Amino acid sequence: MENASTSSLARTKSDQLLETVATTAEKSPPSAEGGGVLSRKSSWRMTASSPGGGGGRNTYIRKARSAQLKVEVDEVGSGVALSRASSASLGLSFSFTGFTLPPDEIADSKPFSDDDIPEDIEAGTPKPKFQTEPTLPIYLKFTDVTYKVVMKGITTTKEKDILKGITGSVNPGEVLALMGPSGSGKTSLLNLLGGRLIQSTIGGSITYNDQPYSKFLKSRIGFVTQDDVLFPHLTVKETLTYAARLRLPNTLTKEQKEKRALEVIDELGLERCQDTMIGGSYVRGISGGERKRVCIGNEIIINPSLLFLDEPTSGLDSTTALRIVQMLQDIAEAGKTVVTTIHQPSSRLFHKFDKLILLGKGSLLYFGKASDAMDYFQFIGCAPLIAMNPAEFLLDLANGNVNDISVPSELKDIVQVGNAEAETCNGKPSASVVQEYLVEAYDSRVAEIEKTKLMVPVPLDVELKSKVCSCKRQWGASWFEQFSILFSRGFKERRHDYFSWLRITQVLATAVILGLLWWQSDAKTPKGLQDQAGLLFFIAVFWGFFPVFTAIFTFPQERAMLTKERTTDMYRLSAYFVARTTSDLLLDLVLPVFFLLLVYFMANLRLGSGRFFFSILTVFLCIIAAQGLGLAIGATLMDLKRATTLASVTVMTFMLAGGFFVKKVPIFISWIRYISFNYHTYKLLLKVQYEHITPTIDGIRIDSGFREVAALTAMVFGYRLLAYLSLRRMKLQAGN
Ligand SMILES: Nc1ncnc2c1ncn2[C@@H]1O[C@H](COP(=O)(O)OP(=O)(O)OP(=O)(O)O)[C@@H](O)[C@H]1O
Repeated sequence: MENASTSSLARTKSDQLLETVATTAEKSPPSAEGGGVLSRKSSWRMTASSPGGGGGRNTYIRKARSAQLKVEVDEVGSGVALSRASSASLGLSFSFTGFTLPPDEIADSKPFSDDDIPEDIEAGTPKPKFQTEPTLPIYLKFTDVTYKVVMKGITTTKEKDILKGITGSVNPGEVLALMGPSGSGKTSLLNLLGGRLIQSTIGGSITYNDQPYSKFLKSRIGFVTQDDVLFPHLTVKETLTYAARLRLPNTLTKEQKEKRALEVIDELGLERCQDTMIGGSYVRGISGGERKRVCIGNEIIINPSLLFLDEPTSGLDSTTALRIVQMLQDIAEAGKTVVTTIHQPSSRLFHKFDKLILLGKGSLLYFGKASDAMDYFQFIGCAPLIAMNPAEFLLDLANGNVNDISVPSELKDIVQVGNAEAETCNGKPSASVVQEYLVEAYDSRVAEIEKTKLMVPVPLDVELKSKVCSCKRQWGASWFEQFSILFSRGFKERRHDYFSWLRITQVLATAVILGLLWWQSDAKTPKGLQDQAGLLFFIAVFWGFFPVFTAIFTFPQERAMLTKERTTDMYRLSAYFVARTTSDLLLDLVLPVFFLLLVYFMANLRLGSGRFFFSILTVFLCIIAAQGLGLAIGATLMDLKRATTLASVTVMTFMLAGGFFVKKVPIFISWIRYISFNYHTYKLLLKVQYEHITPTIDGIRIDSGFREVAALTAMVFGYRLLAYLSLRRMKLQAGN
């Protein structure tokens, strides 16, 4: 019922007339502010038809609209009307040249001037210029974009519409803001436009210089996500320098790349904190605004043609937010195309945007110049009744909240005729009725005009257009350069971990306790030999258990960073994998040496440099194999809770099958010991210590040891290969 009534109301002949007028006005020269004021008055008048008697609700409204139409037709017939129509259109269509509301009407909507921007408060320097070296200009157009997600329940599967036919465009040099209440679909739309959601449930068309998305665009798109994904222990300068070295084209030298990082630090006013650590939950670091600027710096360092930002101002004070939005304006002025979601901008911020998309529950409520948004809504009969920040007004409308907002007669009528479903307790139309009206109003008055405009081809030559189609990936550095940059970055990021006193104390304290418990043990008696074998088994278990539980954190902890960096083709996965799994190795092998030194001499194990060396080698092999298992579990599950559960079950099984607790194992399960690194390590340690005393210890035969070394070596590589393959198939898309 409601649907039918609001839809029929939304489009009338008078609206068609206004569209025609609006299109005509596109050709008229830009108007002065006065024209805007005039247009605003006319839009008010157009929608302020007083309700009267009449038959059915629809009949009445049609009458009211035709009366209104009559006035317009009469006026259009005269020269005065034509000039008025064009000035009216200057205030209400999407071809307008801008309109400024009188300051007394919207208290918080004073037009923003550059003088209002504080100079670089933190750095105390004038606003730096952004890199203006030419970039490939990208015209982004999207028509009727739809997006659904399939929600799987226990028994049912249903589809949820996230975006319902969104149309818009943004050109180089412009900032497009996506606004709407929480959950309206801003992030989804941004991900879609940024090529981060590629699924079969996406409809409509998104083009970049009239071409579909291609791999080439990965290196031309900068995407600042809502969550700041940064390494907490790197400094600002290190963060940006590594990004420059990995992302800038390999035609530049290392020095040129580092210079570019310094330029970005300068452009973003980060000089003062360039040597400060980024910080995180446990480490104090730079401020929220500085973090945001570092994230933006990470993206603008590549001089992108298209920059997407998800809520770049959330959680920041209004001055810092303004500074960031001003920065986006500067970036756009340098020829880039900027698209940003924004939650609740202050009016000063709002006036910084060139274009605006207002979303409500996944539907398009407005697309056009940000400065024309108020006029459009006034034209369709929704205006603030009290002084209100434009963004607040628009969000209220998008939420369907019309307290302190005048509503058009159509909506008032719905309430007046006593439609209980359409009415809220205070006599205002319900949120769903308001939203339906806004969607219909946009669809009927503006959508088609906008779609027609988007049919016009982008004014670029064929060569520039075809560049976008290229499917060639562009790596910023060779495989070895990527490896060495990632190795050094990993080393710097985790340097504090290596010398963590907690970890050192844990290992050394265990060694001392073992040394005391087995103090000067004697392997010459059978009981002493039995005791020492227990110590060797514990060493095999300890250095199997410890590395597994350290390694399972590796990939799940870096998942966000890996996804972010791989989405932008920053490096090859193989280079990352080798760097990540080797950068910790050297230091991981230092602690066991001290551990074994303490235990060896305190427990009086078999002396001799050869014996000690082979014992250390055996422990090293065990550590690297166990790390492989941890990496494989972490990379396969990518979830710490599940990974620790699986790891504890596996480690326990390997320990039980290690040959110390149980000797006579049923044949059908006895194979399990061959996949246990504890078993092979224990056998090798027994061989190193006792091969000269006895050929069999506690039922375990001492042989050449080649089989054990081969098994451990196979585990070192096998588990790592599994980890690598699991990372390869990890989904990189947002929304998964
Ligand atoms: N993969 C998904 N599965 C299920 N629901 C989803 C998925 N992605 C998005 N949604 C839903 O789609 C709606 C829009 O989400 P989106 O994150 O785009 O909103 P938003 O406007 O950016 O919100 P916010 O301002 O709070 O970040 C939400 O209701 C969200 O729960």
